Amino acid sequence: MGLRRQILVYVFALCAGCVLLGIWAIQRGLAKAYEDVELEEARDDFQHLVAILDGEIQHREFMLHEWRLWPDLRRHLTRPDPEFIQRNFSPAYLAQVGLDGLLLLDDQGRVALQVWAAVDGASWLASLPAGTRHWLGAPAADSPACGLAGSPDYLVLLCRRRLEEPGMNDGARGVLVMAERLDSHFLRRLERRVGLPVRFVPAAQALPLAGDPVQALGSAELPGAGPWSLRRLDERLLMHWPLPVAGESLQRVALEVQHGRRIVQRGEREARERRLTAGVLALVFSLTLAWLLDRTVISRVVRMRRELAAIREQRQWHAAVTLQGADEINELGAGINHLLSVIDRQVYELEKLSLTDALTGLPNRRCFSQRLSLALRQQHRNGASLCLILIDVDHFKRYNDHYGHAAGDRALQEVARCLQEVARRPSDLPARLGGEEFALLLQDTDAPGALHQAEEFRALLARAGIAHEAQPEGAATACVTASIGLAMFSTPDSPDTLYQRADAALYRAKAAGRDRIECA
Ligand SMILES: Nc1nc2c(ncn2[C@@H]2O[C@H](COP(=O)(O)OP(=O)(O)OP(=O)(O)O)[C@@H](O)[C@H]2O)c(=O)[nH]1
Repeated sequence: MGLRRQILVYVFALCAGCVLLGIWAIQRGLAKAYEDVELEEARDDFQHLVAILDGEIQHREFMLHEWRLWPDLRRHLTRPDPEFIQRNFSPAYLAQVGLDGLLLLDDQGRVALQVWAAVDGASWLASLPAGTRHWLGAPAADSPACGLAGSPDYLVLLCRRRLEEPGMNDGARGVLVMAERLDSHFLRRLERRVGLPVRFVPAAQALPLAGDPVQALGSAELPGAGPWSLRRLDERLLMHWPLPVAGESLQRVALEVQHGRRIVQRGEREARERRLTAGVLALVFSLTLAWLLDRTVISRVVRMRRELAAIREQRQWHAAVTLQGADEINELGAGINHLLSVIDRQVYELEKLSLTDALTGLPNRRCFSQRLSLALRQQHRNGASLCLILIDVDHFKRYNDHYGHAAGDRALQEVARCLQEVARRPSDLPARLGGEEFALLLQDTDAPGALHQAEEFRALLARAGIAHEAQPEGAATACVTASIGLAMFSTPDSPDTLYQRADAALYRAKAAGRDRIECA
Protein backbone atom coordinates (compact mmCIF):
# COMPACT_ATOMS: atom_id res chain seq x y z
CA MET A 1 0.00 0.00 0.00
CA GLY A 2 1.41 3.39 -0.99
CA LEU A 3 2.29 6.08 1.54
CA ARG A 4 -0.61 8.28 0.49
CA ARG A 5 -3.17 5.48 0.84
CA GLN A 6 -1.68 4.35 4.15
CA ILE A 7 -1.86 7.81 5.67
CA LEU A 8 -5.38 8.36 4.36
CA VAL A 9 -6.49 5.06 5.92
CA TYR A 10 -4.86 5.99 9.24
CA VAL A 11 -6.37 9.48 9.24
CA PHE A 12 -9.87 8.22 8.45
CA ALA A 13 -9.62 5.34 10.92
CA LEU A 14 -8.38 7.67 13.66
CA CYS A 15 -11.07 10.28 13.02
CA ALA A 16 -13.81 7.64 12.79
CA GLY A 17 -12.59 6.09 16.06
CA CYS A 18 -12.56 9.46 17.85
CA VAL A 19 -16.01 10.34 16.54
CA LEU A 20 -17.49 6.98 17.51
CA LEU A 21 -15.99 7.29 20.97
CA GLY A 22 -17.28 10.86 21.31
CA ILE A 23 -20.74 9.91 20.09
CA TRP A 24 -20.83 6.97 22.46
CA ALA A 25 -19.86 9.16 25.43
CA ILE A 26 -22.30 11.95 24.54
CA GLN A 27 -25.09 9.52 23.83
CA ARG A 28 -24.62 7.75 27.14
CA GLY A 29 -24.87 11.07 28.94
CA LEU A 30 -27.86 12.18 26.89
CA ALA A 31 -29.73 8.89 27.28
CA LYS A 32 -29.38 9.10 31.05
CA ALA A 33 -30.53 12.74 31.06
CA TYR A 34 -33.56 11.96 28.91
CA GLU A 35 -34.49 8.99 31.09
CA ASP A 36 -34.31 11.20 34.17
CA VAL A 37 -36.59 13.78 32.56
CA GLU A 38 -38.96 11.02 31.46
CA LEU A 39 -39.06 9.62 34.97
CA GLU A 40 -39.72 13.04 36.42
CA GLU A 41 -42.61 13.55 34.05
CA ALA A 42 -44.01 10.10 34.86
CA ARG A 43 -43.76 10.88 38.55
CA ASP A 44 -45.67 14.15 38.05
CA ASP A 45 -48.40 12.40 36.05
CA PHE A 46 -48.69 9.78 38.71
CA GLN A 47 -48.93 12.33 41.51
CA HIS A 48 -51.68 13.99 39.53
CA LEU A 49 -53.53 10.68 39.25
CA VAL A 50 -53.18 9.97 42.96
CA ALA A 51 -54.47 13.45 43.74
CA ILE A 52 -57.55 12.81 41.56
CA LEU A 53 -58.30 9.47 43.22
CA ASP A 54 -57.66 10.97 46.61
CA GLY A 55 -60.16 13.73 45.75
CA GLU A 56 -62.76 11.12 44.70
CA ILE A 57 -62.36 9.21 47.94
CA GLN A 58 -62.45 12.36 50.04
CA HIS A 59 -65.66 13.29 48.30
CA ARG A 60 -67.21 9.93 49.28
CA GLU A 61 -65.95 10.30 52.83
CA PHE A 62 -67.46 13.73 52.99
CA MET A 63 -70.84 12.37 51.80
CA LEU A 64 -70.63 9.62 54.42
CA HIS A 65 -69.87 12.14 57.08
CA GLU A 66 -72.93 14.19 56.08
CA TRP A 67 -75.35 11.29 55.78
CA ARG A 68 -74.48 9.53 59.02
CA LEU A 69 -75.65 12.64 60.88
CA TRP A 70 -79.04 12.47 59.25
CA PRO A 71 -81.39 11.39 62.11
CA ASP A 72 -84.03 9.84 59.83
CA LEU A 73 -81.46 7.60 58.25
CA ARG A 74 -80.10 6.57 61.67
CA ARG A 75 -83.61 5.95 62.85
CA HIS A 76 -84.19 3.56 60.00
CA LEU A 77 -81.90 1.15 61.83
CA THR A 78 -84.24 0.88 64.78
CA ARG A 79 -87.53 1.67 63.07
CA PRO A 80 -87.32 0.78 59.41
CA ASP A 81 -89.21 3.28 57.22
CA PRO A 82 -89.37 2.06 53.61
CA GLU A 83 -91.23 5.13 52.54
CA PHE A 84 -88.52 7.40 53.81
CA ILE A 85 -85.94 5.35 51.96
CA GLN A 86 -88.01 5.33 48.80
CA ARG A 87 -88.40 9.09 48.98
CA ASN A 88 -84.79 10.00 49.73
CA PHE A 89 -82.56 7.17 48.46
CA SER A 90 -84.19 5.97 45.31
CA PRO A 91 -81.88 4.21 42.74
CA ALA A 92 -82.29 7.25 40.51
CA TYR A 93 -81.02 9.52 43.26
CA LEU A 94 -78.04 7.26 43.92
CA ALA A 95 -77.17 7.28 40.24
CA GLN A 96 -77.47 11.05 40.24
CA VAL A 97 -74.88 11.41 43.05
CA GLY A 98 -72.55 8.91 41.34
CA LEU A 99 -73.23 5.96 43.64
CA ASP A 100 -74.16 2.42 42.71
CA GLY A 101 -75.31 1.27 46.11
CA LEU A 102 -76.07 2.28 49.69
CA LEU A 103 -76.03 -0.17 52.64
CA LEU A 104 -77.00 0.11 56.24
CA LEU A 105 -75.55 -2.59 58.47
CA ASP A 106 -76.71 -3.13 62.04
CA ASP A 107 -74.29 -3.55 64.91
CA GLN A 108 -74.11 -7.29 64.14
CA GLY A 109 -72.99 -6.58 60.59
CA ARG A 110 -76.34 -7.72 59.14
CA VAL A 111 -77.73 -5.82 56.18
CA ALA A 112 -80.55 -3.61 57.42
CA LEU A 113 -80.99 -1.69 54.20
CA GLN A 114 -79.63 -2.03 50.68
CA VAL A 115 -80.43 0.20 47.75
CA TRP A 116 -78.79 -0.49 44.36
CA ALA A 117 -78.75 1.85 41.40
CA ALA A 118 -77.60 -0.05 38.34
CA VAL A 119 -75.60 -3.06 39.40
CA ASP A 120 -77.06 -6.31 40.53
CA GLY A 121 -75.78 -5.41 43.95
CA ALA A 122 -77.65 -7.97 46.06
CA SER A 123 -76.06 -10.98 44.38
CA TRP A 124 -72.68 -9.22 44.19
CA LEU A 125 -72.90 -8.51 47.93
CA ALA A 126 -73.73 -12.14 48.59
CA SER A 127 -70.63 -13.23 46.62
CA LEU A 128 -68.25 -11.11 48.68
CA PRO A 129 -65.69 -13.09 50.68
CA ALA A 130 -66.13 -13.26 54.45
CA GLY A 131 -63.09 -11.05 55.04
CA THR A 132 -64.62 -8.20 53.05
CA ARG A 133 -67.98 -8.57 54.75
CA HIS A 134 -66.25 -8.45 58.09
CA TRP A 135 -64.30 -5.35 56.93
CA LEU A 136 -67.60 -3.68 56.06
CA GLY A 137 -69.32 -4.47 59.34
CA ALA A 138 -66.51 -3.72 61.75
CA PRO A 139 -64.60 -0.64 60.71
CA ALA A 140 -61.61 -0.27 63.00
CA ALA A 141 -60.36 3.17 63.81
CA ASP A 142 -56.98 2.52 62.27
CA SER A 143 -58.17 0.87 59.02
CA PRO A 144 -58.83 3.02 55.95
CA ALA A 145 -62.38 4.26 55.39
CA CYS A 146 -62.39 3.08 51.76
CA GLY A 147 -61.20 0.00 49.94
CA LEU A 148 -61.74 -2.03 46.79
CA ALA A 149 -63.61 -5.26 46.44
CA GLY A 150 -64.09 -7.58 43.48
CA SER A 151 -61.81 -8.28 40.54
CA PRO A 152 -60.31 -6.06 37.81
CA ASP A 153 -63.40 -6.82 35.66
CA TYR A 154 -65.89 -5.98 38.32
CA LEU A 155 -64.35 -3.67 40.82
CA VAL A 156 -66.29 -1.75 43.47
CA LEU A 157 -65.11 1.02 45.73
CA LEU A 158 -66.55 0.57 49.21
CA CYS A 159 -66.50 3.35 51.79
CA ARG A 160 -67.96 2.86 55.26
CA ARG A 161 -68.53 4.83 58.44
CA ARG A 162 -69.93 4.09 61.87
CA LEU A 163 -73.26 5.65 62.62
CA GLU A 164 -72.83 5.90 66.38
CA GLU A 165 -71.72 9.31 67.43
CA PRO A 166 -70.93 10.61 70.87
CA GLY A 167 -73.85 12.76 72.14
CA MET A 168 -76.38 11.08 69.82
CA ASN A 169 -77.69 8.45 72.16
CA ASP A 170 -80.68 7.31 70.15
CA GLY A 171 -79.69 3.63 70.18
CA ALA A 172 -78.82 3.57 66.51
CA ARG A 173 -75.62 1.58 66.08
CA GLY A 174 -74.45 0.41 62.76
CA VAL A 175 -72.43 1.16 59.68
CA LEU A 176 -73.27 3.24 56.60
CA VAL A 177 -71.66 1.86 53.40
CA MET A 178 -71.45 3.48 49.98
CA ALA A 179 -70.63 1.37 46.93
CA GLU A 180 -69.42 2.75 43.63
CA ARG A 181 -68.50 0.53 40.70
CA LEU A 182 -65.20 1.42 39.10
CA ASP A 183 -66.21 0.41 35.59
CA SER A 184 -65.04 1.44 32.14
CA HIS A 185 -66.89 4.79 32.45
CA PHE A 186 -64.93 5.50 35.58
CA LEU A 187 -61.70 4.60 33.84
CA ARG A 188 -62.51 6.77 30.76
CA ARG A 189 -63.28 9.69 33.09
CA LEU A 190 -60.00 9.13 34.85
CA GLU A 191 -58.15 8.91 31.50
CA ARG A 192 -59.65 12.22 30.40
CA ARG A 193 -58.48 13.92 33.55
CA VAL A 194 -54.98 12.45 33.62
CA GLY A 195 -54.48 12.37 29.87
CA LEU A 196 -53.02 8.84 29.97
CA PRO A 197 -54.46 5.34 29.36
CA VAL A 198 -55.33 3.60 32.64
CA ARG A 199 -56.79 0.18 33.53
CA PHE A 200 -57.08 -2.19 36.43
CA VAL A 201 -54.95 -5.32 36.50
CA PRO A 202 -54.45 -8.04 39.11
CA ALA A 203 -51.68 -6.87 41.38
CA ALA A 204 -49.80 -10.11 40.74
CA GLN A 205 -49.56 -9.16 37.05
CA ALA A 206 -47.91 -5.90 38.02
CA LEU A 207 -45.07 -7.75 39.68
CA PRO A 208 -41.81 -7.49 37.75
CA LEU A 209 -40.98 -10.27 35.34
CA ALA A 210 -37.49 -11.75 35.50
CA GLY A 211 -35.02 -9.36 33.87
CA ASP A 212 -37.65 -6.66 33.47
CA PRO A 213 -36.25 -3.22 34.32
CA VAL A 214 -38.45 -2.14 37.20
CA GLN A 215 -37.95 0.86 39.36
CA ALA A 216 -39.54 1.26 42.77
CA LEU A 217 -40.93 4.75 43.05
CA GLY A 218 -42.09 4.87 46.66
CA SER A 219 -45.66 4.85 47.97
CA ALA A 220 -48.51 7.20 47.34
CA GLU A 221 -50.22 9.14 50.07
CA LEU A 222 -53.35 7.05 50.15
CA PRO A 223 -54.18 4.85 53.15
CA GLY A 224 -53.97 1.18 52.30
CA ALA A 225 -52.30 1.68 48.87
CA GLY A 226 -49.10 -0.23 48.12
CA PRO A 227 -45.82 1.17 46.82
CA TRP A 228 -45.96 1.96 43.13
CA SER A 229 -43.44 0.76 40.63
CA LEU A 230 -42.39 1.54 37.11
CA ARG A 231 -41.57 -0.90 34.34
CA ARG A 232 -39.72 0.25 31.22
CA LEU A 233 -40.75 -1.31 27.95
CA ASP A 234 -39.43 -0.23 24.53
CA GLU A 235 -42.52 1.71 23.55
CA ARG A 236 -43.98 2.76 26.89
CA LEU A 237 -43.57 2.99 30.61
CA LEU A 238 -45.97 1.02 32.80
CA MET A 239 -46.68 2.34 36.27
CA HIS A 240 -48.43 0.06 38.74
CA TRP A 241 -50.11 1.08 41.90
CA PRO A 242 -51.65 -1.57 44.20
CA LEU A 243 -54.90 -0.03 45.44
CA PRO A 244 -56.31 -0.20 49.00
CA VAL A 245 -58.17 -3.43 49.69
CA ALA A 246 -61.52 -3.78 51.42
CA GLY A 247 -60.75 -6.73 53.65
CA GLU A 248 -57.87 -9.13 53.54
CA SER A 249 -59.19 -12.05 51.59
CA LEU A 250 -59.72 -10.10 48.38
CA GLN A 251 -57.45 -10.48 45.37
CA ARG A 252 -55.33 -7.35 45.26
CA VAL A 253 -55.91 -5.04 42.28
CA ALA A 254 -53.45 -2.53 40.86
CA LEU A 255 -54.05 0.53 38.73
CA GLU A 256 -51.90 0.46 35.63
CA VAL A 257 -50.97 3.74 33.93
CA GLN A 258 -49.35 3.72 30.52
CA HIS A 259 -46.92 6.48 29.83
CA GLY A 260 -45.52 7.03 26.34
CA ARG A 261 -41.77 7.33 25.85
CA ARG A 262 -41.86 10.37 23.61
CA ILE A 263 -39.10 12.15 25.57
CA VAL A 264 -36.65 9.29 25.21
CA GLN A 265 -37.76 8.76 21.60
CA ARG A 266 -37.22 12.45 20.89
CA GLY A 267 -33.82 12.11 22.56
CA GLU A 268 -32.98 9.17 20.30
CA ARG A 269 -34.07 11.20 17.27
CA GLU A 270 -31.88 14.10 18.35
CA ALA A 271 -29.00 11.72 19.04
CA ARG A 272 -29.40 10.33 15.51
CA GLU A 273 -29.27 13.85 14.08
CA ARG A 274 -26.20 14.62 16.17
CA ARG A 275 -24.56 11.40 15.03
CA LEU A 276 -25.13 12.49 11.44
CA THR A 277 -23.75 15.98 12.14
CA ALA A 278 -20.74 14.49 13.92
CA GLY A 279 -20.19 12.09 11.02
CA VAL A 280 -20.25 14.92 8.48
CA LEU A 281 -17.94 17.05 10.63
CA ALA A 282 -15.57 14.09 11.05
CA LEU A 283 -15.52 13.58 7.30
CA VAL A 284 -14.77 17.26 6.66
CA PHE A 285 -12.13 17.22 9.40
CA SER A 286 -10.52 14.03 8.03
CA LEU A 287 -10.47 15.42 4.50
CA THR A 288 -8.92 18.67 5.69
CA LEU A 289 -6.33 16.81 7.75
CA ALA A 290 -5.58 14.48 4.85
CA TRP A 291 -5.26 17.45 2.50
CA LEU A 292 -2.85 19.21 4.88
CA LEU A 293 -0.79 16.05 5.34
CA ASP A 294 -0.76 15.51 1.60
CA ARG A 295 0.37 19.06 0.98
CA THR A 296 3.05 19.20 3.64
CA VAL A 297 4.43 15.67 3.52
CA ILE A 298 3.01 13.07 1.15
CA SER A 299 3.04 14.95 -2.15
CA ARG A 300 6.61 16.12 -1.53
CA VAL A 301 7.82 12.62 -0.71
CA VAL A 302 5.95 11.17 -3.70
CA ARG A 303 7.41 13.82 -6.03
CA MET A 304 10.91 13.14 -4.67
CA ARG A 305 10.43 9.42 -5.26
CA ARG A 306 9.23 10.10 -8.85
CA GLU A 307 12.16 12.38 -9.60
CA LEU A 308 14.60 9.87 -8.13
CA ALA A 309 13.10 7.06 -10.22
CA ALA A 310 13.53 9.18 -13.39
CA ILE A 311 17.15 9.96 -12.50
CA ARG A 312 17.82 6.26 -11.92
CA GLU A 313 16.12 5.13 -15.14
CA GLN A 314 17.88 7.71 -17.30
CA ARG A 315 21.12 7.46 -15.32
CA GLN A 316 21.25 11.22 -15.05
CA TRP A 317 23.37 11.28 -11.95
CA HIS A 318 24.17 14.94 -12.45
CA ALA A 319 20.47 15.84 -11.92
CA ALA A 320 18.98 16.68 -8.51
CA VAL A 321 15.62 16.30 -6.79
CA THR A 322 13.59 19.49 -6.20
CA LEU A 323 14.07 21.07 -2.80
CA GLN A 324 11.25 22.95 -1.11
CA GLY A 325 10.83 24.45 2.35
CA ALA A 326 13.27 24.21 5.23
CA ASP A 327 12.21 21.11 7.11
CA GLU A 328 13.34 17.50 7.55
CA ILE A 329 11.98 16.49 4.14
CA ASN A 330 14.07 19.24 2.59
CA GLU A 331 17.11 17.96 4.49
CA LEU A 332 16.37 14.47 3.18
CA GLY A 333 16.25 15.87 -0.37
CA ALA A 334 19.55 17.70 0.18
CA GLY A 335 21.07 14.44 1.42
CA ILE A 336 19.82 12.63 -1.69
CA ASN A 337 21.27 15.36 -3.90
CA HIS A 338 24.62 15.05 -2.15
CA LEU A 339 24.63 11.28 -2.72
CA LEU A 340 23.68 11.87 -6.36
CA SER A 341 26.64 14.20 -6.81
CA VAL A 342 28.95 11.56 -5.28
CA ILE A 343 27.52 8.91 -7.62
CA ASP A 344 27.91 11.29 -10.57
CA ARG A 345 31.58 11.84 -9.76
CA GLN A 346 32.19 8.11 -9.27
CA VAL A 347 30.41 7.23 -12.49
CA TYR A 348 32.42 9.86 -14.32
CA GLU A 349 35.66 8.44 -12.91
CA LEU A 350 34.64 4.90 -13.79
CA GLU A 351 33.62 5.87 -17.31
CA LYS A 352 36.86 7.74 -17.73
CA LEU A 353 38.79 4.69 -16.58
CA SER A 354 36.82 2.39 -18.84
CA LEU A 355 37.54 4.60 -21.85
CA THR A 356 41.21 5.30 -21.15
CA ASP A 357 44.27 3.19 -21.78
CA ALA A 358 46.03 2.71 -18.45
CA LEU A 359 49.57 2.63 -19.88
CA THR A 360 49.54 5.69 -22.15
CA GLY A 361 46.58 7.69 -20.88
CA LEU A 362 45.20 7.78 -24.43
CA PRO A 363 41.59 6.88 -25.22
CA ASN A 364 41.34 3.08 -25.54
CA ARG A 365 39.74 0.92 -28.25
CA ARG A 366 36.30 1.15 -26.61
CA CYS A 367 36.41 4.93 -26.60
CA PHE A 368 37.82 4.95 -30.11
CA SER A 369 34.99 2.75 -31.46
CA GLN A 370 32.34 5.02 -29.87
CA ARG A 371 33.98 8.16 -31.24
CA LEU A 372 34.44 6.60 -34.70
CA SER A 373 30.69 5.77 -34.88
CA LEU A 374 29.83 9.26 -33.67
CA ALA A 375 32.19 10.83 -36.21
CA LEU A 376 30.60 8.83 -39.01
CA ARG A 377 27.11 9.94 -37.93
CA GLN A 378 28.28 13.55 -37.95
CA GLN A 379 29.86 13.02 -41.32
CA HIS A 380 26.52 11.76 -42.64
CA ARG A 381 24.93 14.93 -41.35
CA ASN A 382 27.47 17.58 -42.41
CA GLY A 383 29.41 15.76 -45.14
CA ALA A 384 32.74 16.95 -43.72
CA SER A 385 35.85 14.96 -44.62
CA LEU A 386 37.07 12.33 -42.19
CA CYS A 387 40.32 10.39 -42.03
CA LEU A 388 41.41 7.33 -40.12
CA ILE A 389 45.11 6.70 -39.57
CA LEU A 390 46.24 3.34 -38.13
CA ILE A 391 49.75 3.14 -36.68
CA ASP A 392 51.64 -0.06 -35.78
CA VAL A 393 55.09 0.00 -34.16
CA ASP A 394 57.58 -2.00 -36.22
CA HIS A 395 59.34 -5.07 -34.85
CA PHE A 396 58.16 -4.42 -31.38
CA LYS A 397 58.38 -8.02 -30.38
CA ARG A 398 62.08 -7.83 -30.99
CA TYR A 399 62.19 -4.63 -28.94
CA ASN A 400 60.50 -6.32 -26.04
CA ASP A 401 62.67 -9.32 -26.32
CA HIS A 402 65.76 -7.20 -26.44
CA TYR A 403 65.03 -4.48 -23.87
CA GLY A 404 62.49 -6.16 -21.68
CA HIS A 405 58.79 -5.56 -21.17
CA ALA A 406 59.19 -2.50 -18.92
CA ALA A 407 61.32 -0.77 -21.53
CA GLY A 408 58.74 -1.78 -24.11
CA ASP A 409 56.09 -0.01 -21.98
CA ARG A 410 58.16 3.16 -21.84
CA ALA A 411 58.69 3.02 -25.59
CA LEU A 412 54.91 2.72 -26.10
CA GLN A 413 54.38 5.74 -23.81
CA GLU A 414 56.82 7.71 -25.92
CA VAL A 415 54.99 6.73 -29.10
CA ALA A 416 51.74 7.87 -27.45
CA ARG A 417 53.27 11.22 -26.53
CA CYS A 418 54.30 11.75 -30.17
CA LEU A 419 50.79 10.90 -31.29
CA GLN A 420 49.29 13.27 -28.78
CA GLU A 421 51.52 16.04 -30.00
CA VAL A 422 50.25 15.58 -33.54
CA ALA A 423 46.61 15.65 -32.47
CA ARG A 424 46.28 19.36 -31.75
CA ARG A 425 42.67 20.10 -32.57
CA PRO A 426 39.96 19.18 -30.02
CA SER A 427 38.22 17.09 -32.70
CA ASP A 428 41.40 15.01 -33.32
CA LEU A 429 41.32 11.70 -31.52
CA PRO A 430 44.56 9.80 -30.79
CA ALA A 431 43.98 6.32 -29.34
CA ARG A 432 45.79 3.14 -28.40
CA LEU A 433 43.85 0.25 -29.89
CA GLY A 434 45.86 -2.42 -28.08
CA GLY A 435 49.42 -3.76 -27.98
CA GLU A 436 51.64 -1.64 -30.17
CA GLU A 437 48.73 -0.53 -32.39
CA PHE A 438 47.60 3.12 -32.33
CA ALA A 439 45.06 5.19 -34.26
CA LEU A 440 44.44 8.81 -35.08
CA LEU A 441 40.99 9.97 -36.13
CA LEU A 442 40.94 13.33 -37.86
CA GLN A 443 37.69 15.21 -38.53
CA ASP A 444 37.32 18.08 -41.02
CA THR A 445 40.67 17.05 -42.49
CA ASP A 446 41.21 16.37 -46.18
CA ALA A 447 43.63 13.78 -47.60
CA PRO A 448 46.68 16.10 -47.98
CA GLY A 449 46.15 17.43 -44.46
CA ALA A 450 45.83 13.91 -43.06
CA LEU A 451 48.94 12.78 -44.93
CA HIS A 452 50.77 15.78 -43.57
CA GLN A 453 49.84 14.86 -40.00
CA ALA A 454 50.89 11.23 -40.54
CA GLU A 455 54.23 12.43 -41.83
CA GLU A 456 54.55 14.76 -38.89
CA PHE A 457 54.02 11.84 -36.54
CA ARG A 458 56.70 9.82 -38.29
CA ALA A 459 59.05 12.77 -38.02
CA LEU A 460 58.27 13.23 -34.33
CA LEU A 461 58.88 9.54 -33.66
CA ALA A 462 62.15 9.68 -35.53
CA ARG A 463 63.13 12.76 -33.59
CA ALA A 464 62.26 10.97 -30.33
CA GLY A 465 65.00 8.53 -31.32
CA ILE A 466 63.88 5.55 -29.24
CA ALA A 467 66.84 3.23 -29.67
CA HIS A 468 65.99 -0.15 -31.22
CA GLU A 469 69.18 -2.12 -31.67
CA ALA A 470 67.29 -5.32 -32.27
CA GLN A 471 66.13 -4.21 -35.69
CA PRO A 472 66.53 -6.98 -38.28
CA GLU A 473 69.49 -7.11 -40.45
CA GLY A 474 69.59 -4.34 -43.09
CA ALA A 475 67.21 -1.99 -41.35
CA ALA A 476 67.54 1.68 -42.27
CA THR A 477 67.58 2.92 -38.70
CA ALA A 478 68.35 1.65 -35.20
CA CYS A 479 65.41 3.55 -33.68
CA VAL A 480 61.80 2.65 -33.18
CA THR A 481 59.73 3.24 -36.32
CA ALA A 482 56.10 2.73 -37.19
CA SER A 483 54.11 1.69 -40.22
CA ILE A 484 51.03 3.79 -41.05
CA GLY A 485 47.86 3.05 -43.00
CA LEU A 486 45.62 5.99 -43.98
CA ALA A 487 42.03 5.87 -45.21
CA MET A 488 39.77 8.82 -46.11
CA PHE A 489 36.07 8.29 -45.51
CA SER A 490 34.12 7.72 -48.68
CA THR A 491 30.43 6.85 -48.98
CA PRO A 492 29.12 4.26 -48.15
CA ASP A 493 31.79 3.54 -45.54
CA SER A 494 30.76 2.19 -42.19
CA PRO A 495 33.05 2.24 -39.16
CA ASP A 496 34.06 -1.34 -39.98
CA THR A 497 34.78 -0.80 -43.68
CA LEU A 498 36.70 2.40 -42.98
CA TYR A 499 38.77 0.53 -40.40
CA GLN A 500 39.32 -2.41 -42.77
CA ARG A 501 40.49 -0.09 -45.54
CA ALA A 502 42.94 1.67 -43.18
CA ASP A 503 44.12 -1.70 -41.87
CA ALA A 504 44.68 -2.94 -45.43
CA ALA A 505 46.81 0.15 -46.14
CA LEU A 506 48.77 -0.51 -42.94
CA TYR A 507 49.30 -4.10 -44.04
CA ARG A 508 50.67 -2.82 -47.34
CA ALA A 509 53.02 -0.46 -45.47
CA LYS A 510 54.32 -3.39 -43.43
CA ALA A 511 54.66 -5.55 -46.52
CA ALA A 512 56.47 -2.77 -48.34
CA GLY A 513 59.26 -2.71 -45.75
CA ARG A 514 57.72 -0.80 -42.77
CA ASP A 515 58.46 2.75 -41.55
CA ARG A 516 56.23 4.28 -44.18
CA ILE A 517 52.77 5.56 -44.96
CA GLU A 518 50.29 3.88 -47.26
CA CYS A 519 46.98 5.37 -48.30
CA ALA A 520 43.87 3.31 -48.97
N1 LIG B 1 56.01 -3.87 -23.48
C1 LIG B 1 54.84 -4.07 -24.02
N2 LIG B 1 54.73 -4.88 -25.06
C2 LIG B 1 53.55 -5.10 -25.64
C3 LIG B 1 52.39 -4.51 -25.16
N3 LIG B 1 51.34 -4.91 -25.92
C4 LIG B 1 51.83 -5.73 -26.87
N4 LIG B 1 53.18 -5.85 -26.71
C5 LIG B 1 54.08 -6.63 -27.49
O1 LIG B 1 54.14 -6.15 -28.79
C6 LIG B 1 54.58 -7.19 -29.61
C7 LIG B 1 53.89 -7.18 -30.92
O2 LIG B 1 54.49 -8.16 -31.72
P1 LIG B 1 53.97 -8.46 -33.17
O3 LIG B 1 52.43 -8.48 -33.18
O4 LIG B 1 54.56 -9.75 -33.53
O5 LIG B 1 54.44 -7.35 -34.05
P2 LIG B 1 55.92 -6.78 -34.30
O6 LIG B 1 56.88 -7.57 -33.53
O7 LIG B 1 55.86 -5.36 -33.97
O8 LIG B 1 56.07 -7.03 -35.80
P3 LIG B 1 55.48 -6.13 -36.93
O9 LIG B 1 54.24 -5.52 -36.41
O10 LIG B 1 55.24 -7.06 -38.04
O11 LIG B 1 56.51 -5.14 -37.25
C8 LIG B 1 54.37 -8.46 -28.81
O12 LIG B 1 55.63 -9.00 -28.45
C9 LIG B 1 53.62 -8.06 -27.59
O13 LIG B 1 54.02 -8.79 -26.46
C10 LIG B 1 52.50 -3.65 -24.02
O14 LIG B 1 51.56 -3.09 -23.49
N5 LIG B 1 53.79 -3.47 -23.50
